[in-house]
Amino acid sequence: MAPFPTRAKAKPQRPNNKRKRDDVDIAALQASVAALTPSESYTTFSSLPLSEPTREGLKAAHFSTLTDIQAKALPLALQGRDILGAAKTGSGKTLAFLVPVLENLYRAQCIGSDAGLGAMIISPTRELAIQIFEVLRTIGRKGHLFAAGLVIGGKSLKEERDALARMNIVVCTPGRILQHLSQTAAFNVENLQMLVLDEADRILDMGFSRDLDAIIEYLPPDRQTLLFSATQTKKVGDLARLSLRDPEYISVHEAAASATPKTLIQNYVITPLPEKLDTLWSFITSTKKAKILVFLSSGKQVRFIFEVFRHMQPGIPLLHLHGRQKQTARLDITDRFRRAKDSCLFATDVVARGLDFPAVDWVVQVDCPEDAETYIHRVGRTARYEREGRAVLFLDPSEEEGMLRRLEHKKVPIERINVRGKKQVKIGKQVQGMLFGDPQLKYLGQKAFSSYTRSLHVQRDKEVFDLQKYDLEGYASSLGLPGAPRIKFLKADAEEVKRLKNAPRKRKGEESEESEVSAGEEDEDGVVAKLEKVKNGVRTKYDRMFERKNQDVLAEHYGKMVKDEDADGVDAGRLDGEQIGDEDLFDVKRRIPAGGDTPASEVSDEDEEDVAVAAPNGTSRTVHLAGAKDPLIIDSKRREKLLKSKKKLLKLKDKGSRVVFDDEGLPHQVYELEDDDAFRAGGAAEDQRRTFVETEAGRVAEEDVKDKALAREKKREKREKRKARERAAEEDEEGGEAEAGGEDAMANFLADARAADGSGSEDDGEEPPQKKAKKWFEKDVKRDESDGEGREIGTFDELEAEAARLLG
Ligand SMILES: Nc1ncnc2c1ncn2[C@@H]1O[C@H](COP(=O)(O)OP(=O)(O)OP(=O)(O)O)[C@@H](O)[C@H]1O
Repeated sequence: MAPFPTRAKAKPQRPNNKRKRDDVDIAALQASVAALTPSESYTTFSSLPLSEPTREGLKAAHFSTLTDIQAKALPLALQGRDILGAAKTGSGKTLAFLVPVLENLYRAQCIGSDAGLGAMIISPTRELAIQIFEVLRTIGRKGHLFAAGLVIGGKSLKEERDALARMNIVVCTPGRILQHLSQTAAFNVENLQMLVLDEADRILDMGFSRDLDAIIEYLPPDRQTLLFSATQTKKVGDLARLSLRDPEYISVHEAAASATPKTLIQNYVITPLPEKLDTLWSFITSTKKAKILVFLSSGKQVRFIFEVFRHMQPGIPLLHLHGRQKQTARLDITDRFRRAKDSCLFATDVVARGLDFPAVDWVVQVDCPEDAETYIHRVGRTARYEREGRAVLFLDPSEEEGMLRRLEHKKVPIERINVRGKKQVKIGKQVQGMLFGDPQLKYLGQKAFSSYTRSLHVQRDKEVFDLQKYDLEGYASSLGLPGAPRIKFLKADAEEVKRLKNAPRKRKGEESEESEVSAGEEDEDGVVAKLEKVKNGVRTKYDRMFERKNQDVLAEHYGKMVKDEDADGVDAGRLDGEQIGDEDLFDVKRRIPAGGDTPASEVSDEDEEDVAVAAPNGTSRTVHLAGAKDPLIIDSKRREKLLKSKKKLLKLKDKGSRVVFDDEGLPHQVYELEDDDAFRAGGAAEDQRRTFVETEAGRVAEEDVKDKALAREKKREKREKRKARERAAEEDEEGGEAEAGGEDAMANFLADARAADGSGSEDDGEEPPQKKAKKWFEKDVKRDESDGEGREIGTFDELEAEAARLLG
């Protein structure tokens, strides 16, 4: 078996005696790794040829015995083989790829900013990437000198770009790393030796496939690739896409009776859709002293159920998490749930994969997962690494047969249980009351309904999810809604909407008594709220409530809620969007031409941009904005508001066009149309087009060569400067080696990188100030004096700050 291919790398300059000692160690390690026999059963980390820093790191983290997947995968991965690794959830796959990453890069001495990026670890979610980074940090902190970092977005591109240029190991999400690969000129992946995909099947599937294919294009084909997942497959197409070299398929649990951990008890309950909320509430209130993770299919449901249950005070702390929250909020929540003893987290599938929450007692799947793989990953959040756990799946009667067949096929042992009649609490009336008093909650309920219905509609597996078989009216009523909001994609509803849209609109006062009042509202989910029928002209309080739209004056708690979401950068904007939709669909718009109520001439030129014109109810007016192509018609409150925002008004303005001046100072468009005769004199149109394209292409190619040469030159200058600094630092350190100690003297690259950073930009050419050497994974000497063994990173915020501090 081929040993890990070491490549000639520019090593950082270090004192001679230290370098010799390392070279001897590395040669010995290399020989021991080559001598490994993967068929042998290794049981402990100490039985493997690992470097001293990794051994120390594993020991400090109390990892000594190998799990099955680690025992099988490590010898092969250390020898540089490509691997497809499959093992149950919570079985220790993370170390099965992180240890080889550290070791293989260590033996190849891919250390320091000159060495470039040696390993790229891709995870499908930010949370998982952070977790992997944290484990890497834990086992790498005892003496490894790699520069490692997280590239998951949430920071400015520039910040990440600067750090990336110095990294040896990056843990990243597909979208963000692709952005850097395509936009960051200094991001050099030529020396990449290892590519790791955690939750590989997810990254390889439809959602990420384009990003992944594009990423692969940038990476050198001569590399080691490790793929891990609890639901790994060996699809031939994937192997070809990733150019795997004679990959080893390691599936430690293939022969096992079940695909899920033995310590996990799994049950399902048949809960018709309209009873789901009751069952969930009954479950939570009767299981208070526990850590519960509840899966729902959309962020809107998560928000709604969280809000409703929060008000009903179930006696257990509630948390909620979905993909549209701001990154800091998401990290804070995962961290809180991680630390919590008794807590209930409502979440979407954003936490379904890979996350290692300690001691989760229950995983409750309120909404049926889209497939058996998702089921396996969701339940895998409990019963991790030999601990016990329980999982319960709620199934609508229509889902039962199909889903059970799929689970059986994937070797998931699951048994039916029934909800005790006595324990089942009905909360429908209470929820209805809450919605009645709080239009914003009602609005959230409508959104929850529509997003759930939509999620059913888009399910691929129609045998399990047949939209026609669900009792949607009953479900709406269980959410406290007086009827099912209309859904655009449901055929009958779509026709009704079309009819209403096309119907001539009547002014309010002219509405006939038997007509339907168009209280519909369309949102971005394509939902048209139920059209309330007003029979015999009698309008009840109930009718009025449901005609009410989302008022500006928010209920106190919802004001806060919206603010939260606003901070999350999500839903306040969408709320606006809703209102736009409402108006667009059903409100009668009367446009009064210029010269109407407030003639455009009444607004002076200077004032135009800043005037906010209060449009009297039911009328509209027109304002001419300086530089805008079209007059602005103010026919709604939203348009009125627009006038107050200079930024928004900019959008309406004509962008202007670029002109060039001829010798006589006359302006011309950059590409001006020739007159007819001149054009014809130039020959056939196609020939002219071809000549034009060829000339321009030639020009662009020439410029491109120049740009590239310039970029290379800059890079070379930068490298030379850095080397000069390193030499200077080395000389300093050699002088003071007696006090500094050999190991400390090695690590000067990161300090240099930081110093370079401090100079502001790569191109400003100024010599940055020299700083004392600092190492990534290593203890900070100063901190250690006060903190003892090393600073404990408590929260994700601290972790991020730590990473930023070390790399930034
Ligand atoms: N050799 C080991 N000894 C003791 N504990 C271990 C060992 N390896 C991993 N663990 C622990 O087992 C737990 C699960 O590990 P890990 O998160 O790597 O599982 P996984 O297989 O990646 O799970 P998933 O499929 O859900 O992503 C972690 O808490 C980890 O600390």
